[in-house]
Amino acid sequence: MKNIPDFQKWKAAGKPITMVTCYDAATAKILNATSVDSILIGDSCAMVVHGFDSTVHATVEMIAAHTAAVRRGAPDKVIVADLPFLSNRKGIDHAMDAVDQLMKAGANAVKLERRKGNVQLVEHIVDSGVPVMGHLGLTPQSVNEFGGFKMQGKSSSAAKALVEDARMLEQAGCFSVVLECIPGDVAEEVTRSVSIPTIGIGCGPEVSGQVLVVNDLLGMDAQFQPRFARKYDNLSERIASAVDRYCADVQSAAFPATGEYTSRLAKLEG
Ligand SMILES: Nc1nc(=O)c2c([nH]1)NC[C@@H]1CN(c3ccc(C(=O)N[C@@H](CCC(=O)O)C(=O)O)cc3)CN21
Ligand SMILES: CC(C)C(=O)C(=O)O
Ligand SMILES: [Mg+2]
Repeated sequence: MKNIPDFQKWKAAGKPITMVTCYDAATAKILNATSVDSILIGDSCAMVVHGFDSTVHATVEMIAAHTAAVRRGAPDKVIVADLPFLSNRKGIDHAMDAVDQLMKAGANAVKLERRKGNVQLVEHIVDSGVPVMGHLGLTPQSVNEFGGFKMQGKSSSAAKALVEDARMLEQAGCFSVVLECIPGDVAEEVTRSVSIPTIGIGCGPEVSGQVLVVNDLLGMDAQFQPRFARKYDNLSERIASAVDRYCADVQSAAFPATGEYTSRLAKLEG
């Protein structure tokens, strides 16, 4: 079984680290049999699974329930769970309670967004034996401050701040950091500035690994697709087609057929 210290080994070996999000046991069961290194129970589940328009609506209970489901489906994968909006901003006791719930649900590590004011908390979580992943750049929990899901780190001062933030997170004990939607050259500079692996989303190839929302890579949403996500399938179309074929078969009485049900008579004769 892969584990958190493997992240450093993969980086040292020059092996790009692969991570996808997952929210449910059925998908987790499929992922458990793939080569993916790690699974993230992202607070994106508030949007992707629960239909909210931002991740502000995620709660600790929500992430913990999805983490428990994913752990039941994927017993062999390294699981990271997102600390949701404000759960790490209401004092250390409240934050540690959230960490406790996510770890007891089956996570191997927690991820938290931004650095400002978080360094001591990161140190405390790490000193408590819980690995922490940082998250810099487009941190979706700050969508109201950003005014939308907009690329970050474009100015040279913002790029400099990202390098400093990444160094601070490394110093505080983070085992890895997610870089989301920042320019590729900035992601490269951040990656060169720290010894912990960087996991990129929407910031190019010069990072230590990649993460994508599993629904995006499967093409589960016909309407919404972030520009940076590659569709490896078109599941929204394939699922709609399968359900329409099922409905047509029911209408034409082609389903159910012999063998798809049991009659009492057949049982007695058999
Ligand atoms: N399905 C899904 N995939 C994700 O990657 C994702 C979520 N949901 N929810 C939480 C956050 C939000 N994310 C997003 C959402 C939209 C854009 C987006 O459309 N960005 C535009 C505008 C860029 C700009 O204005 O600078 C883009 O073209 O990338 C980016 C990241 C990433 N995360
Ligand atoms: C996109 C990844 C990094 C994330 O934080 C999430 O899915 O919530
Ligand atoms: Mg998240």
